[in-house]
Amino acid sequence: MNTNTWQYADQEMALHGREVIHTLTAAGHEAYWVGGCVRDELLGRAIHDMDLTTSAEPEQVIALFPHVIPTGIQHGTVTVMQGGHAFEVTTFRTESGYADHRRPTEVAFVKDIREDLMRRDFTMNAIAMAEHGERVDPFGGEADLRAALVRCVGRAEERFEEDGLRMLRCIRFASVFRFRVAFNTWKGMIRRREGLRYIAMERVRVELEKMLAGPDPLRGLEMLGRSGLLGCTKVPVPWEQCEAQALKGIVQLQEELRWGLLLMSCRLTSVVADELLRAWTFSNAVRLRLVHLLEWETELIYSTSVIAGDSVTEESDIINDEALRRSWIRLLIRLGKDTASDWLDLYNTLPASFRGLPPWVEKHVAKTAEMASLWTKQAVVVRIKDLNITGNELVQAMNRPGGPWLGQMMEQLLQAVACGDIPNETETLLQEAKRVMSSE
Ligand SMILES: Nc1ccn([C@@H]2O[C@H](COP(=O)(O)OP(=O)(O)OP(=O)(O)O)[C@@H](O)[C@H]2O)c(=O)n1
Repeated sequence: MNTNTWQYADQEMALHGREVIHTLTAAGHEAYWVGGCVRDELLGRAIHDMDLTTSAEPEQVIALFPHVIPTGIQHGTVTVMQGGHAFEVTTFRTESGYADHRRPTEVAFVKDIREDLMRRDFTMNAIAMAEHGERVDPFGGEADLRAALVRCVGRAEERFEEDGLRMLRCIRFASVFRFRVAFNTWKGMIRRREGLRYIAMERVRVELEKMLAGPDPLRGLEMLGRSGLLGCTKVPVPWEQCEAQALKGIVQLQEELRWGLLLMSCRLTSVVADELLRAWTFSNAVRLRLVHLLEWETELIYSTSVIAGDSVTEESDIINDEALRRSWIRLLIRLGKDTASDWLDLYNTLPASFRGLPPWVEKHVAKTAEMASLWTKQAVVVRIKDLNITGNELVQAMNRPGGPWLGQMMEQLLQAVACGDIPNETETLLQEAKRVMSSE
């Protein structure tokens, strides 16, 4: 790497980062790029942000730049805004007194970059790079990158004791980069794994998300299982129950759906999954997306079994297709087309052997896959707001004040349109409403 070779970073960001380093060094301080950005450049991975470290103390940094945000001044970190980019600039520091396994109670500024690098988690994250590309790499980080090895700086047990999250970072890096974990690092992790109990579930989830989103999540899952780390999280992550064969196609799935596959392969009900997703601090949007997916799966199998079971004896081929189609449409109305298409994506990755359903149910579930595929492409009306009639129009036409009847009527009309019994036309919808009313 030479001066102009931030090959994997946004060039403008790299240029402004260099300006910040230059300003600091011109004022007589030392300054380097450090951590993830240097590691990712050496690995040839895209870089999204650049952290800097300097011998200058926060007040000195503030004095040198017009736009500085004091983001974490007591820990030596300020954010320098340069050319529209934000750079976290942290004073060389040591940390001590990790009484809670996650945060240092004492931070001391130091003058030697090596001392700063010594407090960092892994050798590959403890490489600093100066303005013209010269590297400070006292722990052999580059050699470990070449050897595809995650190795702690110094004694692994100490690094993991300081911050329990580092154990998940270790597995995440090994999984995402397809690296091995150095023997002593692995041993230290096993010894310190109970420390994970102190880590907030939100931080744990973020690490698991990064791991799952990577190119080889099964590798990470295998390591999580083997290390026993999953048994040590604050909130249970019951992935040991996963049926491994169900996960084979996981990389084909979009990131959030990978969580859905995990939940499904653990055979969790939507109610239990809902509780877990809340405790794992997922946003409501993601949680509902996944819960709907599981509900879809359960309801689909349930309604198929019931209808198939009502109309046929086991293993018979005759089934009431129309009753099934109607029950699936009800499901589509309740859970939405997005759920149908999510479920379809997931279903397509599952090996038939996973499901363990009687073949006569399996066959009909497979048929819903075809249907779901059609529904997601066609303009099937499944939302009340897509009906060609409004509540107001109904109230006027019926000459009746609004009330619970109105919602029920709209639902009924939607069901009829979605099933293809009547067209979605205002006049027909009004007639149908009148017919229903008079027959009540
Ligand atoms: N628990 C942690 C977290 C971070 N670091 C150090 O702080 C740097 C920056 O951390 P962060 O931005 O959280 O992660 P990155 O290593 O940059 O990697 P990623 O962005 O992929 O999470 C790391 O490289 C590492 O040197 C550490 O020692 N211990």
